[in-house]
Amino acid sequence: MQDANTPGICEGYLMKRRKWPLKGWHKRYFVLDKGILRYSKNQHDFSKGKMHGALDVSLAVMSVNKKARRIDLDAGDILYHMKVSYCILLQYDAIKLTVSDYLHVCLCFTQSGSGRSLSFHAPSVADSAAEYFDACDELMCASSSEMSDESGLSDGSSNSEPDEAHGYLSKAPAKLNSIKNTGHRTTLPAVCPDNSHVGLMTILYNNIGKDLSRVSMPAALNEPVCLLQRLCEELEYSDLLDTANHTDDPYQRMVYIAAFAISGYATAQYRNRYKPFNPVLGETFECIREDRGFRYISEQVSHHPPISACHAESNNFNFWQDQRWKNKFWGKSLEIMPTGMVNVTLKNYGDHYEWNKVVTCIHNVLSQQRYLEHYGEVIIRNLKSSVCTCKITFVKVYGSKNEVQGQVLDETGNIVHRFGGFWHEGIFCDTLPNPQCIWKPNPQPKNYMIYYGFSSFAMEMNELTPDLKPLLPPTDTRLRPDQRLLEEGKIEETDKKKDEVEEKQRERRKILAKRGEEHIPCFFRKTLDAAGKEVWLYNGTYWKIRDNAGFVNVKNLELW
Ligand SMILES: CC(C)CCC[C@@H](C)[C@H]1CC[C@H]2[C@@H]3CC=C4C[C@@H](O)CC[C@]4(C)[C@H]3CC[C@]12C
Repeated sequence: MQDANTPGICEGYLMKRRKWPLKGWHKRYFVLDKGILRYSKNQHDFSKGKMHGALDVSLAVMSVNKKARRIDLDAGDILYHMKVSYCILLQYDAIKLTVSDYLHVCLCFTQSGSGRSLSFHAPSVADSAAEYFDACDELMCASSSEMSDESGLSDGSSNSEPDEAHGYLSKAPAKLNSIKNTGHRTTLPAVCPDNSHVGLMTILYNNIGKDLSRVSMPAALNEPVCLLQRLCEELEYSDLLDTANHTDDPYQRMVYIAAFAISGYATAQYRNRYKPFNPVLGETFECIREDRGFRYISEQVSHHPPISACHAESNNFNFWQDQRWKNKFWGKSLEIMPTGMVNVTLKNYGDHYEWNKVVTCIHNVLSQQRYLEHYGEVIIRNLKSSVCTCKITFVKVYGSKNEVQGQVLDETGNIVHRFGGFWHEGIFCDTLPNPQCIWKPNPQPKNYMIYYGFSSFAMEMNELTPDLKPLLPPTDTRLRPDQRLLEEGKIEETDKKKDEVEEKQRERRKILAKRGEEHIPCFFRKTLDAAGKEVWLYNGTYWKIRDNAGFVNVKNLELW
């Protein structure tokens, strides 16, 4: 959508947020030509044709943060974060420009070092109303604070792009690929609804400034699992923890813990068309898996902000985390920044591993071209021993999709093990005594596309068998009526029921507020960890009650 009056080529230096490592900024040479923005390390590289990604600015949503002198361009697939060294943003505040014109102005100013007269043409506001949607200013302050990434200004001389992906996953052993009979259901009662017609754009734009989790959306956008169950899905490859608990070498053990940390992201590959139910405050979900040797309990412990706490135990390990996150909506993409830590202890060695989660980005969130990407660094520490740590990088480099690289480091920082692969395909470690594929996702079940993209494990999540029903507390997700209706394919009834469940929650809140009381979770308690961070720990009561008198004898919340 080039305007005839727009100046042709414009170029200059801007600061660009580093892709690798993810923090800090470096100076890059940008060229805007016929509406396409490209960049190189410097002018010399550009003249030699050494260019990095191309972004079509007519397709991008721009957001400007004047105070931080930041321009963020979101073209759905590509997200550029830039900084300008002059306060030109302020100067051009009053004039409505297209994204393309705006960038022209910025580039020309940086190039000349001072205000150079430009013959730009201000288009009609209506032309570009959508492009002007200033997503960031409002959404960022509402739901998140800016990451502190001001440090580490790079001079642009370091070549830090990582190696190419390796094609070694074909060596994966075949046994990792077989589907086991678990005695659980293998499909859902009804296929998923087509939700491509739902006007997400309107919903999101009408709710600017609100946390996505607070926005009530039509049921056709939901999948019949809730976030407590999604958290349990992270245990799909719990056998890696079992293996770790039988691996004497602490460095190798760490490799298995790392593979487990990565494996939790695999399901995201097929799960971008629907969103999980948001559990109501006090909702619980248990999952007893004799075949996998663990039992899991989770509870929604806070509503604003939403926090889901969970705990799993087996003969080999304990696993717990409280999940919370911040959202950043950039106009086309939504970034999810989880803030809680994941914890695993191993019974045989007394290890206590702790690690962070990476950023998940939903690209093109408003369209059917939606897909998920994870990026950032995971650091795994063993709080009980400093023998080794592990660093996993979810690579964010143009042209290398879903790549992960990791290293196990000894106390002095030497690399003991290296591994890598793709979070949707598998991980290979070539430094083990016999180099091998250490994890590969299970094959997707037949017809998974018409069943919300669920894995077999996800299909089993909301199953309610007659023998299980009387043993569950009434707060268990499996008994949540709207989610059950959706699972059965009754979309309209789901919508109605969902409103009722949400309304009931609001009423409970009002009553508590009136009494000046605070909701107290049943099975988790809030404490501070060693670093002074607020964490939610299992209080031990759930299984005690369930194994003894059962939940019929206790006073339970009435959630629906
Ligand atoms: C509006 C709808 C249709 C768009 C689809 C949104 C979906 C893809 C979003 C909504 C909530 C998101 C989840 C929220 C939190 C986490 C925890 C994080 O550690 C991994 C990603 C994960 C699990 C997200 C995956 C993507 C997700 C499921």
